[in-house]
Amino acid sequence: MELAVQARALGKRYGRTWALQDCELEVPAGRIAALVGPNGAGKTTLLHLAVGLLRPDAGEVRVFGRDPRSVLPDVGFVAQDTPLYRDFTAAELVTMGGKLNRRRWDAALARERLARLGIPPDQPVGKLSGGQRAQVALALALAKRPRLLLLDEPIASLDPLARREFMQALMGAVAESETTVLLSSHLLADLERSCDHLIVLQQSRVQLAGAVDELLETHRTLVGPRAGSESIAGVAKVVRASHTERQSTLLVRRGDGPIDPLWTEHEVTLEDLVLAHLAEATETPVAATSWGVPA
Ligand SMILES: Nc1ncnc2c1ncn2[C@@H]1O[C@H](COP(=O)(O)OP(=O)(O)OP(=O)(O)O)[C@@H](O)[C@H]1O
Repeated sequence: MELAVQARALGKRYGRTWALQDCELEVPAGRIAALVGPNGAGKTTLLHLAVGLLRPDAGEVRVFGRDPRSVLPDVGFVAQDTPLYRDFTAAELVTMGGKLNRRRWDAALARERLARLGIPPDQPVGKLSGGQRAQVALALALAKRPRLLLLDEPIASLDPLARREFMQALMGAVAESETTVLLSSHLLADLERSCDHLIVLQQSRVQLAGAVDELLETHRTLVGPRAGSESIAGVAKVVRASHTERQSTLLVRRGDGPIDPLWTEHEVTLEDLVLAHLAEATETPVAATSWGVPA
């Protein structure tokens, strides 16, 4: 299995604060991987390490087995605020991209995509809406025909229809050219339809990672009589529990064998899974303690 991104004990700190710590990660080639986690979890830091904009303070990150800076021609990156030269038109940016990426540049792909989305070719991109600018940035990144595409919150500024279109275009790009995508986002429902790999970051650490179908298969929501701390047959771990007076609802990781029939089993959604794992890790909100407020 070829790995597009691999991190081993990867860490990055700003001053004395670790933005990313002990990060162990493997993104197999050909996947659309979602990088999720609360604000400040370390998503942008991880993407910047993978594209060589930052150097690790601990461990290492490899892209297709190599130092990120040595594979830049094969990597497309769209930063969080979609920085584009605002005085240039979209058409000029497509032409400029061709001059900067002489090895491989599919200008026709970018033009066709921007035309289909109704993006005016002759207006400075600074005068386009935030969502339109995000579409221009994606079209330019796809024109590079990258083996790995890193996107930092690409759909945050898009309307629901544009979000769906954007994710479908990504899936198309992956299917056509075997591009691997690693994208950060807070919009879990949009990711569920299109991402096949998940990485959850929380407070600078990887909280959960793996193939989405395996993660969904190995987790269940159980509803049953109010539970104490006793173990349940067929359950390896209770990730999150909530209780009413008579009933408990548990999000669990399955173990070996069937689950105790006393419990009703339900499949989990990606959103259930992520929120349960994030809640599990947030016992003491860091911000509250450092504000001098009781947690
Ligand atoms: N240039 C910097 N200088 C100092 N601290 C930084 C810097 N960039 C990020 N950090 C800190 O590193 C941590 C991780 O930040 P990062 O931007 O990677 O998080 P994120 O998950 O991308 O957040 P968001 O969802 O808000 O974009 C945060 O605590 C942040 O305050």
